[in-house]
Amino acid sequence: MSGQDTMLEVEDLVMTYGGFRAVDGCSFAVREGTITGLIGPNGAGKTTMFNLVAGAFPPTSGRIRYLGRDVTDLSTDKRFHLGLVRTFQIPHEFHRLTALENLMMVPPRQSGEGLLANWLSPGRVRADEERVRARAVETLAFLELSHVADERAGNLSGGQKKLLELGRTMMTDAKLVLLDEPAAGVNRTLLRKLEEKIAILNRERGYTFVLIEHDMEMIEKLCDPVICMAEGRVLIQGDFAAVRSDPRVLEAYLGETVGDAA
Ligand SMILES: Nc1ncnc2c1ncn2[C@@H]1O[C@H](COP(=O)(O)OP(=O)(O)OP(=O)(O)O)[C@@H](O)[C@H]1O
Repeated sequence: MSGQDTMLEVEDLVMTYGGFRAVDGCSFAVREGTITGLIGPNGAGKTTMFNLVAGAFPPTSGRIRYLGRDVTDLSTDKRFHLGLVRTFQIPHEFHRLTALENLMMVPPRQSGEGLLANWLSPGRVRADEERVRARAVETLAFLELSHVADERAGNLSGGQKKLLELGRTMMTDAKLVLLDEPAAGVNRTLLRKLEEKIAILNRERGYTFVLIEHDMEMIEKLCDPVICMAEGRVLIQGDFAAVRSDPRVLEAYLGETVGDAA
């Protein structure tokens, strides 16, 4: 992998709610092989941007290109099958399943899903299941979660749940992964582990990441470049040191501190 090819291009994206422009003409590109950080004060439009890129809803205007293809009008599902994946919290109804079962539920397009395939070729379905189980076991080992394989997901700690969410991504053939605040609610020890796993997935397994994060330590450690949004716009893109020291960024965060005393 060259690490230089453009993977995602967002062009003049706008998302309005009523008359309010939550995303107000954003353009940026994500290069293959990077971990790109998306930062900005509360209400900057980061989550809305993720929703647009993942396909949760269509933009008011603008285009999104992924791997050279215009995906603006594609469903979340179709983007998912192209390897553009957004991590989600483990759904509530999955809390009763074990960590291993949670991973085994993920893979799309198993031949076991089709009744016809089941009837025509039960042997293939069994082979598929075995493959999925092996991949889930390997994923838990990679995440150092093997010891909680049979624990219900609902009983895992906040950090273990985040690792499991990352694991759910690893069960797919993801290429570009959108991580929404991976550090939120994770204790320091597991945070280091989470950072380490994200870095390994990036370096050794070819995943490209975009991550929204308020934890600047995590951004500094993992992300280059960093994109800072404020009031629906991209303020600046650059390495962490350049972004952190940019007066516009300081002003945007200061406005947040003064404005949202909470
Ligand atoms: N469904 C919606 N309807 C109306 N306004 C919305 C909707 N979703 C988001 N907004 C508004 O759009 C703006 C951007 O919200 P968004 O959640 O994208 O920001 P954010 O940068 O992710 O913030 P945070 O860091 O606090 O999560 C906010 O002012 C928010 O109130």
